[in-house]
Amino acid sequence: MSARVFFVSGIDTDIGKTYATGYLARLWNDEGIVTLTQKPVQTGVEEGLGDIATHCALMGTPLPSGEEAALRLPQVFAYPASPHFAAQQEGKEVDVEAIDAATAQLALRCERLLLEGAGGLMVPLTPTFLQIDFIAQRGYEVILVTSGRLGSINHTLLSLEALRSRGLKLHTLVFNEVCSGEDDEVANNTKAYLQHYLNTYFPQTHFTTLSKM
Ligand SMILES: Nc1ncnc2c1ncn2[C@@H]1O[C@H](COP(=O)(O)OP(=O)(O)OP(=O)(O)O)[C@@H](O)[C@H]1O
Ligand SMILES: C[C@H](N)[C@H](N)CCCCCC(=O)O
Ligand SMILES: [Mg+2]
Repeated sequence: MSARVFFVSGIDTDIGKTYATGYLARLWNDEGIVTLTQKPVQTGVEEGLGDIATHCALMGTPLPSGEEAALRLPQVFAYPASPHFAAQQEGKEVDVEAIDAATAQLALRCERLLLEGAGGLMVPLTPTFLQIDFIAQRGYEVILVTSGRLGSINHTLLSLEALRSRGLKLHTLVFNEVCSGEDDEVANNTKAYLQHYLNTYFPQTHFTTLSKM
């Protein structure tokens, strides 16, 4: 039996995808649903486990080593940039087949698998292949991370339009309170607006608030 795969994306880089991934993995494991995480493409890391290390810290699970580490972090590039450019800096291109092979192996070891993307939905994995198309070709359910910082309404609705245009299912919208800027009035209104928008246009989608961890 192969796991149900979810792709965690966000309205931007640094929006809280890693924390949302670790939170959900911990929650589902505590509910008895065997859950693992993968960071298909990690950029800006020269050694170590990058976001996977943070997932494990939040999940309360040991750091993977050897084969499991390679499966959970199949593509790593040192330059802190979009995957297409970080790979180019090393004279390489992101190996999508290697990602799929690693995901398939991990999916045999759990009931749910959370893939944390790089940056936002429209990030190029290669010069001619966007992350959102990677998701769409595989039919992964999407978990989108947003926040209450000024600008998030626009970025969130643009991301929702992109998902809709590719027929992708939005499983959960995660509202990250930590990346919500200095103005609480704006953050509270943004949260209320997004909840109303979701109820109106994406009634099947869950809405989860992520607090400071
Ligand atoms: N819920 C949270 N609790 C505590 N700290 C948080 C939380 N959300 C975000 N942060 C802080 O904000 C930083 C950025 O969050 P995070 O690393 O999850 O972003 P990201 O979207 O995964 O970025 P990337 O695109 O590089 O993967 C973290 O290093 C952490 O310091
Ligand atoms: C380096 C950073 N932390 C992420 N891993 C990659 C973010 C790519 C963003 C590309 C872009 O939208 O311009
Ligand atoms: Mg991250």
